[in-house]
Amino acid sequence: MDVTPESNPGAAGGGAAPAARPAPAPGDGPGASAITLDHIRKQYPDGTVAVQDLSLEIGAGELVVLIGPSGCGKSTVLRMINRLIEPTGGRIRLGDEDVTRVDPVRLRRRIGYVIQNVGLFPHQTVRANVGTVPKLLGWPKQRIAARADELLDLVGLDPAQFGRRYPHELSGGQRQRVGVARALAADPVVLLMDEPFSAVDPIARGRLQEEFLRLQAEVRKTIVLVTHDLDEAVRLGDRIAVLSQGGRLEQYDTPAALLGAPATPFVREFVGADRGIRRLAVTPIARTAVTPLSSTDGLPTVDLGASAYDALAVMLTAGVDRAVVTEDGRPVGVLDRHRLLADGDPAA
Ligand SMILES: Nc1ncnc2c1ncn2[C@@H]1O[C@H](COP(=O)(O)OP(=O)(O)OP(=O)(O)O)[C@@H](O)[C@H]1O
Repeated sequence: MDVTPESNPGAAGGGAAPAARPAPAPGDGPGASAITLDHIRKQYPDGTVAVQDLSLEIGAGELVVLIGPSGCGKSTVLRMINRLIEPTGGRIRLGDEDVTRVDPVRLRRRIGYVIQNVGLFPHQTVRANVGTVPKLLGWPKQRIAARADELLDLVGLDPAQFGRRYPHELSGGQRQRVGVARALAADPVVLLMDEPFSAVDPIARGRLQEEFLRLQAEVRKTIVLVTHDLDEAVRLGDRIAVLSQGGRLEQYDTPAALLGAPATPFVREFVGADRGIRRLAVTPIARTAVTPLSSTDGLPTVDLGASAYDALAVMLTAGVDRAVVTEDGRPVGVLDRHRLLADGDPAA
């Protein structure tokens, strides 16, 4: 099965609007490795074929989301990458290294792994939890402590306040951040995340996702993230791989392309009737929809970097059909609701 984006039926470039967030160029991410899944297969000892034959290329520094119905093999795929589950067929490469030839314990120290409910060690402080892998790697104590504090800062937890606490003294969202800090501590080449935000309430979840995007912009790891939540996939993914039973790849695309041009009836049904709305959230304001400034009296403003969804929300809230578009705080033109929708073509 050939699944490179170029050959995939619904791949980006089929007339769909680009994602609001640019995908990283190959080779981005100094400490990141590309991942190649080459015809991987997993048949469990009881005969269940969880993944039949899956091939997928994930670029260095790219955040790829695996999504699909329960039991389609998402977690199995993720765990084959760090060999918590051994594939029964095919090859997995990190950069140009075949992971099946690497000692699995050493492999896992180079791959960060974040799971739902985190799995922090309850009798260790937050600082000790974050320092787990550096300690295993034999780093000197001072370096471990400094790295733990740096990571806590990075995930938005004040080390002075939280470093000495135990996991039960944290909120669910704070525990999740510690889990992310721990996974990043030894500067892994890859980060695997299995439903990392699903155990927290929707508001904390939104905030965690937001901060996670900021973090990823800073560290640029290669990330494979499993989720059930399409909104999360659209929000976080540079590309989304939609899987059906047996780990069959239905489509592998940018969020905007996936929502704009579902490649199969399965994907069309999976992304649902409100895909037009979702797509607006990942569609930037097209410069062609911005006309020269005329009268701007009383119009609301929206930044040129906002999504079409945000622009529409600003207009609907103000009860008007136009908004002034600003760039670096200065007005650069006027956006008309009808042009926005015509150019964004959300229901294409
Ligand atoms: N140890 C095992 N032995 C036998 N079958 C298994 C084993 N682990 C998982 N499976 C089966 O493999 C298939 C894929 O499971 P997997 O956990 O990868 O799916 P998933 O897409 O992550 O599901 P969910 O979204 O519900 O977590 C399922 O049919 C599951 O029952």
